[in-house]
Amino acid sequence: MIHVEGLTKYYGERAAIRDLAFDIGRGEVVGFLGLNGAGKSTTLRILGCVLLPTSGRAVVEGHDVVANPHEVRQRIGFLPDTPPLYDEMDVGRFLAFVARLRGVSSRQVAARVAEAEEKTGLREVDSAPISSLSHGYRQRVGVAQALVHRPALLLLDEPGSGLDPQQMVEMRALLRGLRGDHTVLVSSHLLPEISQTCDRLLIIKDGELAAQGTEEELARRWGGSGFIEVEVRGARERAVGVLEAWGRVRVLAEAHGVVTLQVEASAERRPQVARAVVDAGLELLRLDRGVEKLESLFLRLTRGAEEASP
Ligand SMILES: Nc1ncnc2c1ncn2[C@@H]1O[C@H](COP(=O)(O)OP(=O)(O)OP(=O)(O)O)[C@@H](O)[C@H]1O
Repeated sequence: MIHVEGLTKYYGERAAIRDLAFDIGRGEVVGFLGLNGAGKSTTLRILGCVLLPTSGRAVVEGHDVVANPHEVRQRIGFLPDTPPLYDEMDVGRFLAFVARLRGVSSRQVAARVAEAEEKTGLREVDSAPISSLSHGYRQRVGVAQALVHRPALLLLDEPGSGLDPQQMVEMRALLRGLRGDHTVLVSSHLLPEISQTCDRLLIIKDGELAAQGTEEELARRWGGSGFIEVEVRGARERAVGVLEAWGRVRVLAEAHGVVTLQVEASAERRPQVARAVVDAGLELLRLDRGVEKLESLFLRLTRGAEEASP
């Protein structure tokens, strides 16, 4: 669906993105994650044919964004970082206007607008002026204008930007609802927004791809070896004392007499740690390789290890 290779964009002397390469298959919902200024918007704008790359290639369904932008535009829906909304128009009228602009035949416009409003939860505000909407609803209109012509590919630049927690929950549900009908590339600097909605993550740092894979793959590849999780019955202090011989210890949970601890030690050490726990007379319920939480993994991949210690 998307093929990107060697994609580079310079603003003057400065490279906003450098040598990006990735593929996205049809139907995938992919999260594009990076801190502010990492290069997400630049990449999405190139895929959305509103910005030319300095070098490299980006291909959408076989069409090159530089050589065939017209073909590409027919297949994509784009929500830029600032949604292009006309404040003085009603929601329904605005979506109808966008649908016509994108080549939907007049016969089909009403049905497409209804469909887009249904998907984005805008039914009840169909005749409200856009200027009267809350930020959460405005973001939804931004998503609706991107999908009203039923594009195969949706490029969404920070649809969760500025949303409060409740609006964020609703936006996540909206994004989940797009699965099946569209291939989606959605950017964010907010990990929870992405980790719960996407099949796969592309992590960008300083304009370069730092990592890609499913949440599980990333955790295994980048963070799987540094922790051991231990569950024992009772005796919290004694458990901490025993584990401290192997590394820094954190108590993760304590409930119904069961203590869950995490020790910063290589997973290779599991047999020795298990023996030490049992030898200390503790009742060992579970011991396994701890998987680093995506949050700290993300910080490590985007900022560097020293800033992301728990
Ligand atoms: N028009 C421009 N002229 C000069 N530099 C730019 C321009 N647009 C972006 N940049 C720079 O390019 C880099 C990447 O910006 P980009 O907007 O792609 O990042 P981003 O990951 O989308 O971040 P944000 O979430 O803040 O938009 C940043 O250092 C930014 O300052």
